Amino acid sequence: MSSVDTDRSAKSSAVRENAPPTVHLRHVSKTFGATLALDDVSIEVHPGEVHGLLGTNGSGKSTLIKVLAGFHAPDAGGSMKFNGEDVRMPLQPSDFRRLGMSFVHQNLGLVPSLTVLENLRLSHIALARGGFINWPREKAAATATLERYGLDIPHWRRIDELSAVNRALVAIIRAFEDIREECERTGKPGLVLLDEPTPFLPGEGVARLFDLVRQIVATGSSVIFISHDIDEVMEITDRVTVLRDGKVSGEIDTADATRDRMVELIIGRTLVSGASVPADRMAVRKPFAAVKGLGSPSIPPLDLTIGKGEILGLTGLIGSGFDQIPYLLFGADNGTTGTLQIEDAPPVALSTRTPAKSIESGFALLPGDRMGRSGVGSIPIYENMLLPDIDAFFRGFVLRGGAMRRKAYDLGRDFEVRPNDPQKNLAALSGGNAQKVLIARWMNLAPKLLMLDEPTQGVDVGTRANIFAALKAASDDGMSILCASSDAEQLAEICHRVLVFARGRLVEELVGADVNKDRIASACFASLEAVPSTRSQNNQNRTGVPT
Ligand SMILES: Nc1ncnc2c1ncn2[C@@H]1O[C@H](COP(=O)(O)OP(=O)(O)OP(=O)(O)O)[C@@H](O)[C@H]1O
Repeated sequence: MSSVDTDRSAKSSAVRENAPPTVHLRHVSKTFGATLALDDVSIEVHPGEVHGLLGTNGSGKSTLIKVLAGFHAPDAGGSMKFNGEDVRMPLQPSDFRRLGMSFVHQNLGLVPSLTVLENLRLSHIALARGGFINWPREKAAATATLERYGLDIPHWRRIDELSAVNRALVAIIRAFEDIREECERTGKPGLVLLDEPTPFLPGEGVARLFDLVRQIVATGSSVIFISHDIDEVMEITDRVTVLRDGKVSGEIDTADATRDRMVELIIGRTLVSGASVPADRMAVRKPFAAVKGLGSPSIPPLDLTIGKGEILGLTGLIGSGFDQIPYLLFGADNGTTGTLQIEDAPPVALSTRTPAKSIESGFALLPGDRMGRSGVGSIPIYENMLLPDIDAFFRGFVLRGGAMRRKAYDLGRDFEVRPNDPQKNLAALSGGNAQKVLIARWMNLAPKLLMLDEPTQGVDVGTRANIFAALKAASDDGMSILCASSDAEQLAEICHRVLVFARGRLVEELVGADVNKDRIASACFASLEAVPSTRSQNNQNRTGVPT
């Protein structure tokens, strides 16, 4: 055990002996129709502890957070104590500040069109007496808050002008500031809940965010941290509670756990790596698609070739433009320049491409924004899965609903959709399960070119391995795959080749042994040096790269 681990264990047991848990939920259940989302769950979080809440997709994590947030009333029989005091559930909005409890949800809950100052001081500004806002005082308070946490972000910047990392940092310090005064007044610890705050953040951003979390727990308050990233959980948490199918499947001190043990608690089995690193990284492939001069207002002209059966990764820091490439190639965005040549067919102008033409030529796109651009929450899972293939289910003019549901059930089983009930609406699934449905949709079509934007974001470790295995099998069968992702580990595991972007430009191509996690991550950071900011040249940021 490392000295850090020993410190963690000592810290956990010391706080446990001396004070009641910050929050103690007992025997909480929550039913939605026939679904028992939480089944007799008990969890305690101690002062000064970062407590991980883990589990597969659909295991009940979000439902538990929504019960804590007063959004769902639990079924009868459960109880909650906060710093030893009985609290009635569901909690009311006025309870949170009094108790010292605040939340950072996945969408961060910031108002993009307002400044950092306005977001940090929102509750004070909204409650200003007689509508009179004392701006000098608010400005001083916001500046002091930013200084207290060592954040070098101008208070006058609008949230939508900030980088993803800085937005996440502002959301977290706002959550902690919301309870800090009350905690100082009562001398009791508070609780901040962070629901998957780290997807899409580059490694350096995650490190800054973790520094902030450590600052918060150093005051004696507690943090609940939800994440599917086991490495992050191992790094930042003191203890974890694992949910499986709505029940607590385990509780463990992080210092006593190995990565494999955590995975086993989460998925209920050891993880068989689907996934030997592609052995054929150096194979010479016949080109499937050749793109020349692909460009848009924020992407300077780019040439790239995708081989037949190749898994090509696209990456870079957030704002570097890599994630726009699949949409430009699919014809989903206007104003695209350049040409596309598919196999031996003559090149076509990309300005004439539309999503319908792309689908006709065997392309498929899984957007990152699942519900917005991809799935329809208000229709059943089987329709979401099979809509692009609907013609196959007509006999004459009759649509064979039974056959569709059976096919959707088989796909749901293969991709571990839980619950595997094709008649449920997509919106009734947890976020990760909705993602599985949409991946199954496009894999079922067996496109010639599958384009993915962050395909496993929010997906649990077990399913992630299954998706990787399915992608590799499809590429062995000749499917070309373009995977845009800021997850270096994912790219290293599945890609034959990785292209790194900075400020809209392609700056590095990683091949062979260079396709590994460390090399990809360091190439992303080095890439910024390779392309100086247009702002430093022209005093103007034309690439849209946020600061
Ligand atoms: N409002 C709802 N109506 C019906 N069923 C729901 C509702 N909310 C959640 N469920 C069901 O409850 C179960 C737990 O879902 P929950 O969203 O809590 O899972 P999760 O662990 O947060 O998953 P993920 O990691 O994918 O976000 C799932 O089976 C889900 O389909």
